[in-house]
Amino acid sequence: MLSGTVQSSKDLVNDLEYRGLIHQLTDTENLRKKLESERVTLYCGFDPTADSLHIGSLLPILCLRRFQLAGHIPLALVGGGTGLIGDPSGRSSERSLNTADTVASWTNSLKAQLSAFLDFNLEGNPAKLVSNYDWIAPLDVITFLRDIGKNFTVNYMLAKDSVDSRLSNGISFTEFSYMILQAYDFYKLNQEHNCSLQVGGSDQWGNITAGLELIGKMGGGDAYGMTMPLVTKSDGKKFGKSETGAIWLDRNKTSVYQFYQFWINTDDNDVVKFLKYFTFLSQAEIEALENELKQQPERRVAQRELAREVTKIVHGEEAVVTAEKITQALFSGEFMSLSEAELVEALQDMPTTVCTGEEDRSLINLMIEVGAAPSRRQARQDIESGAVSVNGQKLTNGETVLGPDQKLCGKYIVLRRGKKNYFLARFE
Ligand SMILES: N[C@@H](Cc1ccc(O)cc1)C(=O)O
Repeated sequence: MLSGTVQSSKDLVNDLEYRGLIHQLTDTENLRKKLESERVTLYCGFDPTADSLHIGSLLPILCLRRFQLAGHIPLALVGGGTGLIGDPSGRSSERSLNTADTVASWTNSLKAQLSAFLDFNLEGNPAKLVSNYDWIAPLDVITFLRDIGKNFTVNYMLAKDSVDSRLSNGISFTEFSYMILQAYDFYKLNQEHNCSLQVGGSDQWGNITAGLELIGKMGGGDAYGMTMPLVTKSDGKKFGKSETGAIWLDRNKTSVYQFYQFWINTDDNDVVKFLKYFTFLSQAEIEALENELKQQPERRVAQRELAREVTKIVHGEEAVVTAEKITQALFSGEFMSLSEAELVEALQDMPTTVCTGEEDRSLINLMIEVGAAPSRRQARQDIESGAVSVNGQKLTNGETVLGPDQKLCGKYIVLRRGKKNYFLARFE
């Protein structure tokens, strides 16, 4: 289940450095020594702020797996407790609270998702999955304020970026207290699982170091923190969004085909960086792709490899086959080879017209009905010049009658005008 090459711990930090995955690290030399000489338990937390993770979480998830492949023990934490409070880190305004039921249900969804990325049966270093609801919910206010809160000065808390950047607009006491809960998580995992490293996105530095502070004050074992860089794109746009919104890890929210397309559309200037960040390909393999990109950028071999690898990691081998099949069908206009599920996936972004009524339509009439031509005259002209195809087959006679035989899976007709203008007719 777990793909990627097993690495010795000696190479782990070098590999993370090569990939540019280390943004900040509390004590590189000592952590390096520790990772080389013993099995380390590390953790990363994910708050349930939606019913699915999106690709923004992929970097830390894959990081946990990189450590597991090198022999260490990854602990994935879902913030069933902290998700009820709301992390102010990296946000310019207060979050709205979700109901306890919603957070509980999202916690379960995230647990299921995370469990697909790690190996829980690996001999020697099996992964673990926890929710901080289990120890945060039972905390009483006196213990919280006396035993935990006493270790932080308000001055220290105010100096954190996550709080400081919010002082002008205001921050609730609820979000202000968040760092203490995350700090307590780290302490708790340090005590109970001998966890000595927390990793996270660059916006988590303040929360991670608050944990180190608490562990130090409460007499825990030695501990380290590491953050990963913010993923940026050369065009300056935000990473992880397409025109249709966030790229989710749940295939019911972002289809396998859309997921694959997101990666294949990576800019030449970003693709090598993304190969390093989001795949387990070796340095030699990445260098070969970089070379290929320099020689023949138009072939987009590096992008295809990136799309394949990330789709495989997130959705499995068979998803790569599906995504490539759909890509090919859309490229050639041939939809006959697709199953109904694949067809629905391929067509989902096309402008769709629901056609009612049993009667068959002439090609011209259908073009008008779906908005593929502004007038019958224009429709006829496009058809006669060979610019129109139906389900991938060019038709040059506008009077051709489209009946049941033309309907894919009994209900769809795909019209194409020119190279790229698709129109979908769905018969109901
Ligand atoms: N605060 C983290 C999630 C997290 C929660 C609890 C932790 O102990 C660690 C991390 C985030 O918002 O991304």
